[in-house]
Amino acid sequence: MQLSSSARVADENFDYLFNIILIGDSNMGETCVVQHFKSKVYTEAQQNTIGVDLTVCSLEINGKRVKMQVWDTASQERFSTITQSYYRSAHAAIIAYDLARRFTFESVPHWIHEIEKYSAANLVIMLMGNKCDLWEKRPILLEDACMLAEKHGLLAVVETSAKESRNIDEVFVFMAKELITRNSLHLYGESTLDGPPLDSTPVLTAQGPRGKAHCAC
Ligand SMILES: Nc1nc2c(ncn2[C@@H]2O[C@H](COP(=O)(O)OP(=O)(O)OP(=O)(O)O)[C@@H](O)[C@H]2O)c(=O)[nH]1
Repeated sequence: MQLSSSARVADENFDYLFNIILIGDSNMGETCVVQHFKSKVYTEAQQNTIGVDLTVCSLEINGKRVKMQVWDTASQERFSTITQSYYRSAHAAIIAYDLARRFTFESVPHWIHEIEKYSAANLVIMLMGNKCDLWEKRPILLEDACMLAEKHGLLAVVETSAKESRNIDEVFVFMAKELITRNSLHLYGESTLDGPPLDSTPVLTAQGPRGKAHCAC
């Protein structure tokens, strides 16, 4: 897995475009995570997200240029109409919980339910347990999260810390790789029993001079 700054590419030319929604209770650190992914900085004090914030990041994975549009959604009920409207065009969702606060983990099934209600059927879901720097206080073990993920057929669980720069890039690169793989299976018409293809738009784009190259993936 490589994500050096030299591997970052311009936004304009890309082989894949993925919409990722970031959801979870308030104060999970979602904004810090996205900010760290984009700029490699951690800012302690963040304002509550109002509605939806968009962050665009570009990566290169196995020679393919991937543009990730990360939609950081507000958890407050008063924004639910706005945030739900973004679910439908998402290819993947990252559900965040704070592994030092049990009630945030207990909310995860609620967020899964929301996704099932409003998103495309084949949306890929990952669990992100943020604030793993608070490991001494943690009531939520990785095993608990893995059991929950398995029960609901989620892709994976990743524990992160925006504060200590742990696993942030990995979350997004891992998700991008999974989406590329599923999309490739879909293009070749292979069995999708191990993971449904993406059918929401747009998954593949043919922009830029190298746009055609990805058709062989
Ligand atoms: N210890 C620790 N604190 C963190 C971490 N990430 C974020 N925080 C803190 O958690 C608080 C909330 O962070 P935000 O990024 O605003 O959380 P959010 O989930 O975007 O909040 P909403 O906008 O309300 O949805 C802030 O005080 C951050 O400094 C982390 O990895 N470790």
